[in-house]
Amino acid sequence: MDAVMTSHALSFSKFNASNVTHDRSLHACELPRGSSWSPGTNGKTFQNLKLDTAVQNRNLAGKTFCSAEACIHPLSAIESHSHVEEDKVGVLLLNLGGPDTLQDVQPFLYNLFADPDIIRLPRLFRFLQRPLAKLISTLRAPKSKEGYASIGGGSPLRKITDEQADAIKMALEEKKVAANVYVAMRYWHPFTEEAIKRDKIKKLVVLPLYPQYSISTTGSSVRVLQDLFREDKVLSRLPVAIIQSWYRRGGYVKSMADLIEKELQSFGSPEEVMIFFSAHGVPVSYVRDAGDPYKDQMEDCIDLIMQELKARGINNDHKLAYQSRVGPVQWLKPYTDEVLVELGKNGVKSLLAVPVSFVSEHIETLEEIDMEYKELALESGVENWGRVPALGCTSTFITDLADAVIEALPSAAAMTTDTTVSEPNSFKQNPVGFAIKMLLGSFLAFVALLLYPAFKNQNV
Ligand SMILES: C=CC1=C(C)c2cc3[nH]c(cc4nc(cc5[nH]c(cc1n2)c(C)c5CCC(=O)O)C(CCC(=O)O)=C4C)c(C)c3C=C
Ligand SMILES: [Fe+2]
Repeated sequence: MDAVMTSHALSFSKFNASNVTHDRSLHACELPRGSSWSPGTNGKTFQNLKLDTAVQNRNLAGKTFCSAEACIHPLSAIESHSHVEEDKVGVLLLNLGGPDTLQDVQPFLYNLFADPDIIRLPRLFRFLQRPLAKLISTLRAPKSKEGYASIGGGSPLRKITDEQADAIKMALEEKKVAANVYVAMRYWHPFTEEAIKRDKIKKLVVLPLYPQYSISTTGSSVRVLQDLFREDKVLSRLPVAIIQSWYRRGGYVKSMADLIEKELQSFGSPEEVMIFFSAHGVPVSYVRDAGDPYKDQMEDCIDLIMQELKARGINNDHKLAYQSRVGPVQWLKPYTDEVLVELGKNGVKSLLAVPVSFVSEHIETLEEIDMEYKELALESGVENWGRVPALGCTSTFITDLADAVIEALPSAAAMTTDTTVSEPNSFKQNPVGFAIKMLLGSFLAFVALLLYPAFKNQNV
């Protein structure tokens, strides 16, 4: 069962988002490449949205606004080029985004670290968010650039996500569901704001391309959508369903098991291979203090995949570890690099790495796992190394995502403005403790970052 969230659980007012699948490449050009996600750029895009909204508000007053290309209807206020489109559903894919070129790396990092869901400062210290983002992105850019240079000079995420969008659209069509599928990236083009276009759709399903929920991924992207739609009466008319996590779906679990089963066959003695799940980490404080379900969901996910493999007679040992930590705070343990060394020393000879928190190839599979971790494992005594590819456009997986969209449609509903659910175990439950921890943590992180040049060579 997927965790489908409709209006009451998030602080949205109603939703109404859209753009057109075949327009996706056009949207990318709306902001100058290499421009940073500065307040100015942000403001400009948002301004455009507001202008459009003004037009929509006129429609609400009973007028129909027609341009050379499209008519905006009073109720939906979304462009339509034909009546066929009126019955379409919209599917909004949320993803992280990645730099297209090496020049994009620092501004991309700036956008990432300027996200209050990535660096969580107490309200009092929010004014530090942007300077801190500037500092960290500048310090980290050279190391990140090296990584992106080694995988061809940029992130493959955009291309792969566009392909997944096309594949989901086709899979839906095969199931007789006409859909427009849109892509909204959190930290690079096409930004969420760029994905907001006018189009006539009757419902919207929001599908984050993260199997497990984290405050730092799905949570952050959904918050941006929330901000965009909250104050817009017209955009808030469309029923929306948000699929929060979908790692429990049979189709996903089976697709992962298929990949693992296939890859095991490339080893001389498949039954002796350690299946090594490597998930992107998050700081421990997300789970401990902010109630992020990410760790629990990840462990549950691994259990489900291993159960599926067992049902197929595959009884290999397995291990879960967390990769890609950044900065001086403690992240979810065990750490991938430390476990690899330990496994090598303990005599594990064959290892199959399985990236499990993300469904596209990206820098952390292509560079971190395929290069850094492979080298580390081999140095530590592992002799046979393999890696399961990311799911990408694997047909069973895409078909299952299409099913997830269809199953979510009936639960699409109007949004309310209840904001209470997003941060369990947080400020509201223990305001003093929370404030002290956040204050101290952020202060220490900030001081540590400024004082320790060693971070430059480590994980910053
Ligand atoms: C489930 C997936 C992800 C979680 C959780 C996540 C949390 C998280 N990430 C950072 C910092 C960085 N992430 C970076 C790249 C990156 N992160 C994810 C996924 C998750 N991140 C992906 C898919 C990518 C790759 C994008 C691509 O271009 O291919 C980067 C930039 C790369 C680098 O410099 O290493 C940083 C930095 C934090 C701090 C965080 C949780 C708080
Ligand atoms: Fe990340």
